[in-house]
Amino acid sequence: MTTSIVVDDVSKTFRYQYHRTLKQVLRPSRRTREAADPDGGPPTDGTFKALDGVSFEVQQGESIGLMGLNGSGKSTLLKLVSGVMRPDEGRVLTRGRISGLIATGAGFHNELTGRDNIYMNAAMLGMSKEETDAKFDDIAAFADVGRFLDTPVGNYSSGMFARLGFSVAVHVDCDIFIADEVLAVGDRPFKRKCLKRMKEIRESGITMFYVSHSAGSVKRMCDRAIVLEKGRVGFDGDVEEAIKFLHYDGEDEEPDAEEDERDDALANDI
Ligand SMILES: Nc1ncnc2c1ncn2[C@@H]1O[C@H](COP(=O)(O)OP(=O)(O)OP(=O)(O)O)[C@@H](O)[C@H]1O
Repeated sequence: MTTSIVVDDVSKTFRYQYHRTLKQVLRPSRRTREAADPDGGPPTDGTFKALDGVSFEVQQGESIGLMGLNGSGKSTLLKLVSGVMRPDEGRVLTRGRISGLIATGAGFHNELTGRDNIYMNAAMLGMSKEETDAKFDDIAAFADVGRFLDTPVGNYSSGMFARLGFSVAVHVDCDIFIADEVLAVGDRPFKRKCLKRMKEIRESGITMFYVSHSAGSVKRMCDRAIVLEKGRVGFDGDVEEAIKFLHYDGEDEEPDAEEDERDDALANDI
């Protein structure tokens, strides 16, 4: 078996960004000092660990669901794996070309048309002009933005933005595919199309790293799940067990049952 991703004792620290007046900086009141800790605890040095000693390995072709409550560090971890961000401690190793959707429309230029942005986005993901030429019609058909293809993306709706970004990402020949909250963007037909395409990607032996709050789609899409808890790996293993683990620990953040049912139905459809 070939190792696809190694995350070795990785930590990432961020700084809280407060906006204070000059007076507050020079003469901080007790209230301002206490505000340095949003949990209301004692004043901190203004930093916190979004990821703390995270380690795991992924084999080529595995499909990993990354789960956890809001703010547990999932997107940060994806950014480290995709190379958009570097860890402060530890190391992240990946094998092969990475594609995927991390921030919808990241790297798009508002003043350029959809067509130009497809070429630019594809180049950023490592595709040559010839490769993009060959796949252009498929990419445009998948995005399905109609006549808007030749208008500046600055005028697109957020859903159209997402369609274009996802469309390029799924047409890149890659070894690792990263998807953050795919089900959160696009309308129902587009979500269905995305899930179908991701299933094909998964079945083609590409390593998949998929962030979702939807237990249903992780169950159908992934063969292993990692649950982050406040920046640490709380669970790593069987998907069903991961879901149980999450329900047990997140009493006040049970996934929305209705939404889960809808996603289940969508995933069943494909
Ligand atoms: N660039 C940044 N600067 C400061 N703090 C950040 C930055 N990026 C993320 N954070 C913080 O790091 C923590 C983890 O964020 P992250 O986006 O990784 O969580 P998540 O698990 O993806 O959350 P969600 O489920 O809400 O998308 C959060 O508290 C967030 O506010």
